Amino acid sequence: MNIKVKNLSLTYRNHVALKDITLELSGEKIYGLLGRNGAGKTSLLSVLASFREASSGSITINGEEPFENAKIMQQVAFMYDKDYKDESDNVKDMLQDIQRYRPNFDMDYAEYLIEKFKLNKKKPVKQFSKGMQSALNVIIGLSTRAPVTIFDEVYLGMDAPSRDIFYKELLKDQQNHPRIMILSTHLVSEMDYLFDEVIIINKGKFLLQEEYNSLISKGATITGNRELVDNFVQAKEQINVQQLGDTKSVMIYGELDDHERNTALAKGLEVAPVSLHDLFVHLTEEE
Ligand SMILES: Nc1ncnc2c1ncn2[C@@H]1O[C@H](COP(=O)(O)OP(=O)(O)OP(=O)(O)O)[C@@H](O)[C@H]1O
Repeated sequence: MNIKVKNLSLTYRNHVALKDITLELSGEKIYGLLGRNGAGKTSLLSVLASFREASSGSITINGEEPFENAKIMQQVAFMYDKDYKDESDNVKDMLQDIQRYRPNFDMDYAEYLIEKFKLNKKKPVKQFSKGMQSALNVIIGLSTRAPVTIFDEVYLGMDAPSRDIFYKELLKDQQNHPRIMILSTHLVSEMDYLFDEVIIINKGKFLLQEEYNSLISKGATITGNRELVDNFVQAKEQINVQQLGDTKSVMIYGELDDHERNTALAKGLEVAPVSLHDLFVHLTEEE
């Protein structure tokens, strides 16, 4: 399975939401899609899922254009913060409907997840709380087992224990049934360990796509005696500085080579990794 996006742009009336985006998702991995509010995440995902047609550029899923292509659309599950206020079916009836047009749907697994999230099977879905509706979206998204599964901020309203169940089940199911999984989120520090690759878009433009491990190795936090730290970081790009008495901690952006790392350690400085959260904030902050 692969997704190729080439020079994709999307304009709503006169507002340009996506500008010339080119990227490729190949391989059954979990991709974290990050971007600030209004960056264009939902716009990009809705084009991928054929909910919208691109204004220009192209997108192919396994070599085929997905828009109005029933065969491809069946392979893509797009879960978002959907409003179920008019849904008078209960969970079971709803899932049975979905199963009819989703070839890989696993009802036993859906039942297992319903138990995990403790959803009432008899209640009409419109009476579910916000968090329960989000759990339902997670259940549909995971049990559909679509080769391309997209979760667009689907955790909204879910409490911390429920989000934890979501992350654990997602990792387990991805291991057993690998697929292209795209997670768009603002909860960067909570979800970063899930990502194999990270894609960042900023103001409608592509900013980067990189493996998670390689991306976080692009920064480091240097901590120790103030003067020694200042000397060490003087030629580096500094993301964040904290100081307490004579101890200073500076987050830098830019890979450290082995020599630099050993020099820092030999001076008694501590070298620690940076978080995706910090890199994300730095890479997308306003100038
Ligand atoms: N239906 C629409 N009509 C006009 N403009 C829209 C529409 N939907 C989105 N936009 C605009 O397109 C831009 C991108 O919006 P989008 O929802 O894709 O961003 P996002 O990254 O998902 O944001 P958030 O993190 O806040 O959910 C924003 O400036 C938004 O105002």
